[in-house]
Amino acid sequence: MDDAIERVLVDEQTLQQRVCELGQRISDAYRGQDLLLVSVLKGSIVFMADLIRAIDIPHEIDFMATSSYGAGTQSSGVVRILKDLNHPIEGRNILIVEDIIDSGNTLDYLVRILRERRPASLRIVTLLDKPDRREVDIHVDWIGFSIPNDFVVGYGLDYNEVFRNLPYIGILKPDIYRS
Ligand SMILES: O=P(O)(O)OC[C@H]1O[C@H](OP(=O)(O)OP(=O)(O)O)[C@H](O)[C@@H]1O
Ligand code: HPA
Ligand SMILES: [Mg+2]
Repeated sequence: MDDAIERVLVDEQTLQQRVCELGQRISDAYRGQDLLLVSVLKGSIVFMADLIRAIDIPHEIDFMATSSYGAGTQSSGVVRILKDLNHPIEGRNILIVEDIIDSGNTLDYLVRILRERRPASLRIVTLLDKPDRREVDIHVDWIGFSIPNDFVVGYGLDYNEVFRNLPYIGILKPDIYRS
């Protein structure tokens, strides 16, 4: 285990099993319909890569990049769009793919701007949910794991841009961000 990790919260095998289940539920929900998955960069890349291979219906993918955390462990509350979608989404079924919902600020902002583009439907799947930290109410359609209020890294999630490569979700040692 990496020295900066206090303990593993979700191990590799548990992640893979849950991602497969989510892929099946999503496939069943959209079977026979149009589907565009929108991955929110950068945190969701690993989840997205595994999720699309667990979905057994035809679909397209696109990416948006946002940033609200910078180098800290608290949401700045200001969400910046660093990259937008490549194509219009009017009339399409959109599934936003997130790695984590914490304060809810990122998704609140994204949902508001994507709704204005008049998709046929707009749903959300997140790998992790930290309900105790929510600052705004968000309706989430599929959640991989509900987790306690600890700063986590790995499987795409970073602290100060590092640790995205860890194959598990781990709780970061607080002295890493307090020092
Ligand atoms: O619910 P919130 O409090 O808004 O937090 C969730 C968002 O924060 C992280 O993104 P970040 O801004 O760190 O960008 P990154 O994905 O590039 O790491 C994470 O990937 C989510 O998109
Ligand atoms: N870890 C990494 N990135 C995050 C988190 C977290 O716990 N919450 C919001 N963005
Ligand atoms: Mg981040």
